[in-house]
Amino acid sequence: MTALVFEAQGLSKQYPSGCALDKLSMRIEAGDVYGFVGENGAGKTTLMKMIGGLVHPTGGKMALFGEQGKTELIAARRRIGFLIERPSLYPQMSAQENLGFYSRIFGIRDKSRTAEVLQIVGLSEAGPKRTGEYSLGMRQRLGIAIALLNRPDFLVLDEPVNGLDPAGIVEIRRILEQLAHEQGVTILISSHILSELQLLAGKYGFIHQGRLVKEIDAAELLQSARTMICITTSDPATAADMLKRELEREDITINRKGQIEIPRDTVNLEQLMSALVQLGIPVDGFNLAAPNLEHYYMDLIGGGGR
Ligand SMILES: Nc1ncnc2c1ncn2[C@@H]1O[C@H](COP(=O)(O)OP(=O)(O)OP(=O)(O)O)[C@@H](O)[C@H]1O
Repeated sequence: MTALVFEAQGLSKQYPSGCALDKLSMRIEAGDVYGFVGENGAGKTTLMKMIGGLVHPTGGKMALFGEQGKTELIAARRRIGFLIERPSLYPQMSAQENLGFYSRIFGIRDKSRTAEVLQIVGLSEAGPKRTGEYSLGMRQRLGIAIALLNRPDFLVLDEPVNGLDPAGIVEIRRILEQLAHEQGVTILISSHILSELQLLAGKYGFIHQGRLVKEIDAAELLQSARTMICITTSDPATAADMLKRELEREDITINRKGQIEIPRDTVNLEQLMSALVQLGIPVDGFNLAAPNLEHYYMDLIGGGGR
């Protein structure tokens, strides 16, 4: 049986202004890279802060590494590394000095650990540089380095790639892949960049209004999400409206690339082709998009507009 790193049973957090977590139950097993998906305000950060002991539940139970008692939870948290929101850094201090500061807070005496974590996140050369001069991507990598100081078995990362450029996103992914695959670190990660999350995580939990509404793994995602037909045309908005009327269907949408999208499994290809010809819609390109996390999520929460 695989060991459980985290287990929540009916966890709730009620604020005077509303409910942030509503009887949420979930499990994370050792070795999982667990992607946490949900719209703004769904409750992801609240749960992560609860794991860190920064927010106290108003209901339910949780266990870390199988431990539930108050004292045991405090001890279990020493096995966890956190990057929740942005790392708190002293801008006038170098990365090495910031890490030295956190090492003292965490009670880490091993001085060589600073150089090790800088190396893991690819900041060895920039270690002596003041962090005020760091790019956002470098600050996030340093945030991960801080989270790694205590050699955690479990990493909790709240939107670590938020706001990063594509190169910065890839760098973080490589670091996390290495930690997960080579060192067996269990990871809970939230992100709104679902295409990126799909590349990293093997399991996904979908949270909506404080409840875990669905959990799937990567294989289930591929089986259950739809393959889409993508049509490139000069005026997709008008063309999509015409197609909707002609084919009498509402599930014709426009994706981020500005292509018209239609679910492959429910459309009659012959009918679609003749509609395109009849309506005089110029087709500049035609391709299939593999099932992806974004489609799955939009289907799950009943959203259109992808
Ligand atoms: N300290 C607080 N006091 C009152 N309400 C709060 C507090 N912290 C969070 N909330 C509320 O709890 C709900 C869940 O917030 P949370 O930050 O956990 O969501 P999230 O899924 O992390 O969202 P995002 O993707 O925007 O970070 C929101 O409605 C939020 O306004």
